[in-house]
Amino acid sequence: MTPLSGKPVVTAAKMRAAEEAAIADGTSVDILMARAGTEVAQTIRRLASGSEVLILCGPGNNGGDGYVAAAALRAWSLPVRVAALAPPATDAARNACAGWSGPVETLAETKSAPILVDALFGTGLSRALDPAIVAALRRLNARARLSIAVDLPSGVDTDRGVALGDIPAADVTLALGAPKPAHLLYPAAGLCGAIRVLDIGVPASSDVMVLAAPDLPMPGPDSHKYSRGMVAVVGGDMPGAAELSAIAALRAGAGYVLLLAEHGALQPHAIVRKAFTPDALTDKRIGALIIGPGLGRGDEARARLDQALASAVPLVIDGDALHLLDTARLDVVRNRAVPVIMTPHAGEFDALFGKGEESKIDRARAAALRSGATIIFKGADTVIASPQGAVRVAQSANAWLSTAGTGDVLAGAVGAFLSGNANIAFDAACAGVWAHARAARRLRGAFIADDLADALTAVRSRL
Ligand SMILES: NC(=O)C1=CN([C@@H]2O[C@H](COP(=O)(O)OP(=O)(O)OC[C@H]3O[C@@H](n4cnc5c(N)ncnc54)[C@H](OP(=O)(O)O)[C@@H]3O)[C@@H](O)[C@H]2O)[C@@H](O)CC1
Ligand SMILES: Nc1ncnc2c1ncn2[C@@H]1O[C@H](COP(=O)(O)OP(=O)(O)O)[C@@H](O)[C@H]1O
Ligand SMILES: [K+]
Repeated sequence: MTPLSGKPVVTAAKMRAAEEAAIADGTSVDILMARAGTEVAQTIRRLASGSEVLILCGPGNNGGDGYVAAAALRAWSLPVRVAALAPPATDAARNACAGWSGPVETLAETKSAPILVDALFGTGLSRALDPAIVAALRRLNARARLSIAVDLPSGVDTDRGVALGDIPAADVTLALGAPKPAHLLYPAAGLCGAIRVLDIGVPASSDVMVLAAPDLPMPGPDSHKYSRGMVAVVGGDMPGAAELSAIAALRAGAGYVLLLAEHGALQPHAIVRKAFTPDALTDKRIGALIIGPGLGRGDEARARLDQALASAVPLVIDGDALHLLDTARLDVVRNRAVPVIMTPHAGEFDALFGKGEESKIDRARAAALRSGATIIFKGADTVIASPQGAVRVAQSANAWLSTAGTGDVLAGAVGAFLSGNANIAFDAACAGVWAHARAARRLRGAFIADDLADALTAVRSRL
């Protein structure tokens, strides 16, 4: 069992291809299933602590894993029953079923047990679950003390991260070989409970990975405020939002933060304040310019956005500035010689790039390709996509982030990392999302955006 951080995120097709490659290399599907089922059984044994286990087996190889696990638990003299939805339909599942020497009950009639193991469907789910299956799952799930899903909770679409039916949530999901999009993307991720990846000896790779801790540079004897990165924040109608971005940029490690605003608070004194003028954007020391938090949507806001787009400074475009990006301005973004990072939440994303049925990963990747910008598609399952096709998916940090101003803090953190090294905008975006999430996790319970910005200091200093 290993944590998700840094793992490749593998679609159903990629997982099948990895499985086929392993088979072509001489490892039979029966051996793969034996490994998967045995790993599953070992985890169940630890979690069940002697309580009776009921394993629900489907017709495919997910069900096959279930039969192997049942046989292993029985061989260890642990109490285990099996209920099947239908007879096994693949050779490997038939062989696995033959290895189970106990009775096979029916899903409709089986009695509940304290430990429920769902091995009905995994990556092979092809359509919505029959309501009778959902009803049986819900009944058994409600009476179980602990429910464990093998690979995926049955009924979730592996790649899109949606549920095909009103299925119950598992307490633990054992991802076989690699996490799949559904383990990270909501709403499916919310049905997985705690996720553990089990190694089944099938190497999988992907340009989509779970966001991992970045390697953050620390200041040394040669550092000075400008070498640490200078961030400018363009102010506008709502001073508080730009202030939050400016504070977050400082606390995330920028050496110098310039707030280009006509009015606002006086503290912290470490922020340098000046009225906005187009000339201010020509300062060559500015490593990143944040525009959008509290900008407003009037003529002055539009003019400031156009001046920012025309400047030679790397940009973080957030909030109101995203609303002002029409097709012509998106063309300007695409043709810019210096990087742009955009940070839309779902509403802003739909307005900019259109709604879609594809997965959040695919939508973010397509938006990055189309705009030439690094996209941070926010939410509990934030997805970061580069125009070159690299994608990182962040695990949910803390639902208390759903409060006004936390997006302004994210823009500030991203700006700080971009100002330090604008060559790799994607890395800056990843570092910003990671630091923001880590700060939110440190705060644990409820907090406000100001607390979140302050918490970045400890995250940045690796406390
Ligand atoms: N990848 C690896 O390396 C390894 C993978 N392994 C395991 O294999 C799993 C994938 O197995 P899989 O491909 O056989 O698919 P699975 O999820 O069992 O379901 C397919 C069956 O369900 C049926 N069916 C589908 N939807 C349905 C519905 N709504 N309602 C009713 N029926 C429905 C479908 O029938 P059909 O669509 O053809 O009608 C077919 O019979 C994977 O998750 C992992 O656990 C390990 O064993 C070894 C290493
Ligand atoms: N339920 C949630 N769980 C985890 N993170 C969330 C949740 N809701 C929002 N967030 C995060 O909080 C931030 C909110 O940003 P945004 O919607 O732009 O808010 P604002 O514009 O008020 O600052 C984003 O980083 C988003 O990923
Ligand atoms: K399952």
